[in-house]
Amino acid sequence: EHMKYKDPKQKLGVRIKDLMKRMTLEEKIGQMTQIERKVASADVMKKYFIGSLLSGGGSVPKPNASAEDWVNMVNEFQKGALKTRLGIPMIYGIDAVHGHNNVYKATIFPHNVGLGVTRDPNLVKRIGAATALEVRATGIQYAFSPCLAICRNPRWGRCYESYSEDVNIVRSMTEIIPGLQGDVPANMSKGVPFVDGKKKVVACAKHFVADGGTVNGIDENNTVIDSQGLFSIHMPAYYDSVIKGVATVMASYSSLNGERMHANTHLLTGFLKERLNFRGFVISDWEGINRITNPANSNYTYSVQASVMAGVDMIMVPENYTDFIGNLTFLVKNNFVPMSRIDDAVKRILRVKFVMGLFEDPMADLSLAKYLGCQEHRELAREAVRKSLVLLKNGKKPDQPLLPLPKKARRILVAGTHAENLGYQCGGWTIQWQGVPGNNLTIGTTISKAIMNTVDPSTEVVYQQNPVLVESSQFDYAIVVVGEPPYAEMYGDSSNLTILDPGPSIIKNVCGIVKCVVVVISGRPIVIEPYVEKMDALVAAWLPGTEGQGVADVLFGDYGFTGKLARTWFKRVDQLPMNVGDPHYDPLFPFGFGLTTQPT
Ligand SMILES: OC[C@@H]1[C@@H](O)[C@H](O)[C@@H](O)c2nc(CNc3ccccc3)cn21
Repeated sequence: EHMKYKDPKQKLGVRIKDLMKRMTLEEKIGQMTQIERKVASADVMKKYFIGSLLSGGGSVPKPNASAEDWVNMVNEFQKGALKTRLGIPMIYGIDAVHGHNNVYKATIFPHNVGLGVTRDPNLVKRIGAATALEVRATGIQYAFSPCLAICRNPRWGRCYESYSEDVNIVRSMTEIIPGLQGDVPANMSKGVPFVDGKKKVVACAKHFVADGGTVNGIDENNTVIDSQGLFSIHMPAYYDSVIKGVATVMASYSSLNGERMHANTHLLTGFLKERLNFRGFVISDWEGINRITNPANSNYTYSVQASVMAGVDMIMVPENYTDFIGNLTFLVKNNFVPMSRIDDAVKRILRVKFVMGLFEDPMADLSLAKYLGCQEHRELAREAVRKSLVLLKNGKKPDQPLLPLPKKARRILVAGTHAENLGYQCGGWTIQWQGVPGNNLTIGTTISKAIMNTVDPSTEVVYQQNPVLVESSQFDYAIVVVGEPPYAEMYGDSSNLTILDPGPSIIKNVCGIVKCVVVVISGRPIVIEPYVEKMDALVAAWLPGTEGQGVADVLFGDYGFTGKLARTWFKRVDQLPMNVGDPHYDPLFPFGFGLTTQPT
């Protein structure tokens, strides 16, 4: 008999209603279940009616997997899902948060901390579109991006995932959503998810809400804030995201005034779904429901009930899916969770899957593989690197600027722990969850290679990571690249924010003797004040990603410095938190600061 839900000519509401009335409780709960690829198989997809899969950070089909390896893996799982009675396709999610960063050879863009500096929403939209192409090249249809955190304390290990401490910069960067998903057609009603087919992906505004405002920047901790602060600082970017048709929102691990966001009915349902009219689905974070209780995992049945009742629609379990399914089934059968809540969650999930065309095109192919790491995307990333750099000092005297550096010199020194380290310049969430130090993780251009590519062929470039005895007569100038090692989430929480050793001594050994520019590779402002007077010049480069050429483009004057700080650069850590607009504001370099140079 004609199954209306399979007919793309039918209206969205008709397809959802027709499918819903056919579904059993088991099939409905399966749609609400997202599992990690490591515990999945075609059989598991079929047997448990699983609606979604994910790759956690670093979870790949095989080391240095090709686009074809990814497409084949995703398609195998999809075949399992399509073998179910109703043949509802699964959706596969991954953290593509600065390009398709888990994937070997993908273009790695600057992390958000650098993109906020560009103050260029159109650039960020283009990055979204490029990222969508590279994600679809691997058969994946869903990116857990953008992070809309307003990081208010650089002690937070995820501060580099935040575009800025300033809500207006973060609001402007929600332009990445139409980049990832496509532009919402003018006649679409506000709040309805919109994804424009096979070259676009489902996006995910995260982590709802106030993830960047926790006490002392402690990851997954408690944000203490009044309503005025919440709705003027941490919420506005979600308003913009819903207007721009974002298809999913991820709940935050953190608590708001002592209440876990994963159990916050007032904000997940009352505000996001009812007040803002968000019609996509809310997804939990990884074991986010387990952490509702203190200690975590101490009452999983309660975790399931509290999160689903609060308005979480899809649960990123992601491993013990039989526990999740069993508990939610028990809760529904015993009326602790009404079927109306299950139906609302499943309708939202189906709405996204219908709107994006997943029922019509559930299988991936290799037609987009050519976009993975393509030269055009690398040039876009290089442009983003250039615009993300901030010139904080240029010359010990105003009339003696050091930058732009002359390409033609007798002999120059390139030094520092971060000059020849692709993994350091990419940062966390790159190939592995915590990032990968060294130069074997993926394809890209280190800063030292970029320098060598740029200088005049007659210029001798000496690379010494940690030069011990430097003579001033040996070099015309030095470029010293130092900063932070890669980190992600709580592994990046820091109370001292120091430069990785032996960075400080490299600065002292080199800059005391040779004219030097120091380039800082970091996910946030770090302690630099004690060393500034020794330097002739200072550049904040954040986490530029694979296209290090962008750093050399500006150091040597092919392009001018244009970046302005999107974060306050403190003098001392004990001043924190200290953000633009605070009554006691005594920064080393204030929000909005940045020197400029002209292209030569
Ligand atoms: O990778 C999936 C999500 C990601 O989208 C979220 O932004 C992030 O909060 C996130 N964290 C994990 C894993 N977190 C974790 C923390 C401690 C131990 C084990 C896992 C997974 N994810």
